[in-house]
Amino acid sequence: MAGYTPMILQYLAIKEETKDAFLFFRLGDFYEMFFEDAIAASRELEITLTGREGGGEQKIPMCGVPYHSAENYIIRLVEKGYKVAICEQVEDPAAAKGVVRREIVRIITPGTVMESKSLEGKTNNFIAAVVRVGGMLGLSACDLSTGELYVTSFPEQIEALIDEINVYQPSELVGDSELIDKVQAAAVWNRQLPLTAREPMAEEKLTEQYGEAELNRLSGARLRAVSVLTGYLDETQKRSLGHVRTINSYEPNQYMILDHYTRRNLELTETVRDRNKKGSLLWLLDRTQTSMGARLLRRWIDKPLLSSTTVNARLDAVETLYLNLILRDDIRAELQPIYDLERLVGRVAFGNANGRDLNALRSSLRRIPRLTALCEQSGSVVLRAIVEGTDDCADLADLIETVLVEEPPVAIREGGLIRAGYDAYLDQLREASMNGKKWLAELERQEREATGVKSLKIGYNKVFGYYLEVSKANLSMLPEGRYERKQTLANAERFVTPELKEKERLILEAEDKMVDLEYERFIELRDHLALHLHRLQKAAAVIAELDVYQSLATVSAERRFVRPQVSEGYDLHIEEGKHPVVEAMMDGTPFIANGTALHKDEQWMLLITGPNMAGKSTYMRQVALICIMAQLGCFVPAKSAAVPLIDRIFTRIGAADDLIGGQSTFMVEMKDIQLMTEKATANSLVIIDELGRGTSTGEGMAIAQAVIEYVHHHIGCKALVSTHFHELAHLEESLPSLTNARMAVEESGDNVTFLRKLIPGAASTSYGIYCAQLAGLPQSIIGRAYELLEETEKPVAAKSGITDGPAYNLSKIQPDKVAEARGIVQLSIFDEPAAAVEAETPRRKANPKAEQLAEQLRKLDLFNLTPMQAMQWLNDMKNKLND
Ligand SMILES: Nc1ncnc2c1ncn2[C@@H]1O[C@H](COP(=O)(O)OP(=O)(O)OP(=O)(O)O)[C@@H](O)[C@H]1O
Repeated sequence: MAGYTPMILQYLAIKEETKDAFLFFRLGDFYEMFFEDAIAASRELEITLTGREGGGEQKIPMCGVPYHSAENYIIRLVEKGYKVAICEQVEDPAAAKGVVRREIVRIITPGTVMESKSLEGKTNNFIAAVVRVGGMLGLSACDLSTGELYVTSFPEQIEALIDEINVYQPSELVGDSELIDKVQAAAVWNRQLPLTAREPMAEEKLTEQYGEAELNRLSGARLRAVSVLTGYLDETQKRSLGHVRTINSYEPNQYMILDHYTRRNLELTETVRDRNKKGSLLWLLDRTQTSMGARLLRRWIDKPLLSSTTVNARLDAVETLYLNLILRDDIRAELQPIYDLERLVGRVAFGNANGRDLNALRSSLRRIPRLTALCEQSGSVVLRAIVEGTDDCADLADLIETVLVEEPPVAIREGGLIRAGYDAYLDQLREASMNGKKWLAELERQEREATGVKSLKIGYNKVFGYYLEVSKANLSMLPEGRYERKQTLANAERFVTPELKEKERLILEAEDKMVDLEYERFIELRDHLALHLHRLQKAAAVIAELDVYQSLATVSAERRFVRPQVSEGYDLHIEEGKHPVVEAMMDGTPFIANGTALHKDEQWMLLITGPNMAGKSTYMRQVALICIMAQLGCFVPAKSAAVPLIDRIFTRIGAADDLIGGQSTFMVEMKDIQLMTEKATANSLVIIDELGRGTSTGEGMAIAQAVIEYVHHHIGCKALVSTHFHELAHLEESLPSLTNARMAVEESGDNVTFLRKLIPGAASTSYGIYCAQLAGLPQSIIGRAYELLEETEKPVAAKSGITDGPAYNLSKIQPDKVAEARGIVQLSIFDEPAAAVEAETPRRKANPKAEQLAEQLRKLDLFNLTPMQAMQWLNDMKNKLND
């Protein structure tokens, strides 16, 4: 340290306070960075790295950005997952003795950024805190830009915590250091997530933020979670957060539980393949007009309800708007011009709202009376209840209108904000400045006349103030001694007169005062609004709710969804159900509807066999989506639907899930199944696609059977299981509540047509080789595979008594079954004899090499192979055969 200049010593002392952030150190018109910060920032921001003498033996690495364009650089760093501490000069350099005093005024972090472009969108930006108290885990999440704050807690289990964290998809995590480490080790984030260990904040300060009443409702882990989070916000923002006052505390079991994989597999808010909103349930349902509405809709999708009363209340509201097209259109039209009130309120609270923001607030508030009137006059009890007692904040809108001009500038320190007539003194100053300008115009006219120089003009610049300018060519026309020379340019001379200087002083003084006064009045207005944040937030919440109802109603009406009967019972009955998103994404081809009937006293487990690509996954997902849609309060894609409250959905669909996490597909599958066996209740819905496929056929089938039996005997929940092991069809015999079903196909010649229809009974083949053929594998392989399959399947078919004829005889599905396939099939009225298969059949051992090849071919996951990998595989196989 020895030898550094006082300023560098000051820098180092401040840097100690915030080691994990880039320190933007204000030096005059620049923010400078030094040492490692400078090296890293120059790399990340692609700015020049220089050096500065700082008293040490070597030059200190340094780089900087101009303060007026710093925001872009800060945001770039924050969006990359870094923190940035802003250090300002906090005393007037002229008055300072020694080094100017500097302090960190704010730390901008990914979870607390208020200025990012990403906040202009319709999604939340959450920061979350995780804590542990006794055997309980607490989680709180806050979106600083909107002021939302949630908190919950549950018995210690790291997976449950990670699932809940994933609901918020936070961009930053703080909390108890040990727990953070555990979360980090157990979770796979698909983005950089800065983690910071933090202690709770002082009780006194916490009470100051929320008030005693709000805090008294919390205890243990929840209180600590809120405290840790608020402490971090306080420490980084260093200002009062007037818009974060309401704590939404909830029980996890108020909502359907959806683990991370289930959310992903069902593509609730983004697609699995490219993480796009398009193609997700959110994309389909989002016809919201406002950003608040869009965020609320997403929350509803993330958290389907578990109370039939609340679900039905939501459905009532949706139904009203569903049935009343004119009302719906009127409401949509009123909502459309409403700005993001929550974020505007956030900016008011934060002290960075400008004139345009306040006008946006005003014009949005002006819509409320008409919106409430529409609901009140609708004759609907539900809609009336939603808007009952809504405060339209007219006084605030009026005030903004009185104070601000119609089109204020972006800047708030350069005047031009305040309406004439609002402040008498301001009006006087304006008058003075106007008069001054008129006087200048008059002076210009007089001087032109007196001198005869027509091009003489009065101008202004910051250094010399007002001046008279005469071009070089006309200088000779000026009478001697008339003006005082001030500045010489290439083609002209500039002059002043004592009179002009006197007037200039008056004009500039008036302008300075005007700008200051306008700023003062603006801040007064903003501070006044800041006293009413809670009212504004309540109004925003009503708008958001109405917006979600109209969105759900609009989609439901356009897509002809029906109102589900939601009840506390067990039975699930869907007539002509569809997958809403697959249907919406299809171009022209009709989506084939399929029914579902899972009844407590009949059958509630479905074992679905059928070829690849036949539509098994789509069908199973559609059942889950219909349940989720019903429980969030939306109409559903079906002819009719009676949906019980599902407490949790488990899905195990598709492979290649956790490749980043380094776990094998099979291991992930088994872990999911383990979680299901532990957590599923009779009211859950279990969906397992291709159970047991990641291991050897024998073991896979054995595990599949054992899992199915376990769900049947010990859990008793509704379950849809698809499998390639058509040999498992015999389970129907021994498990009274399990029924076989299959996806119908029509064969003609060499072609197989998928009818996408779920029909009773078990399939006799997976058509895996047919799919391989479709994928373009050489005919020699295909032919050989059929041959091998026939050899291995013969004994199975003979023993199993499968009714569809021998495997791969590609026998036609009987005409009556196809007819049935095209009609509505009620699974509860299945009358087909079940296909029975005895336990594992011994394989013929005639040609072990061929059998091995057939086995590998069977396991080959064509849909997850690149053409190059397929070529490689073929080559390997050929070599093996030639060996
Ligand atoms: N009911 C339906 N009506 C129309 N098209 C459908 C239907 N169900 C599925 N499809 C279409 O078939 C494609 C394949 O469906 P899906 O992925 O569900 O098949 P699968 O039987 O699960 O196949 P695999 O076993 O290979 O995963 C879907 O992408 C969709 O385009």
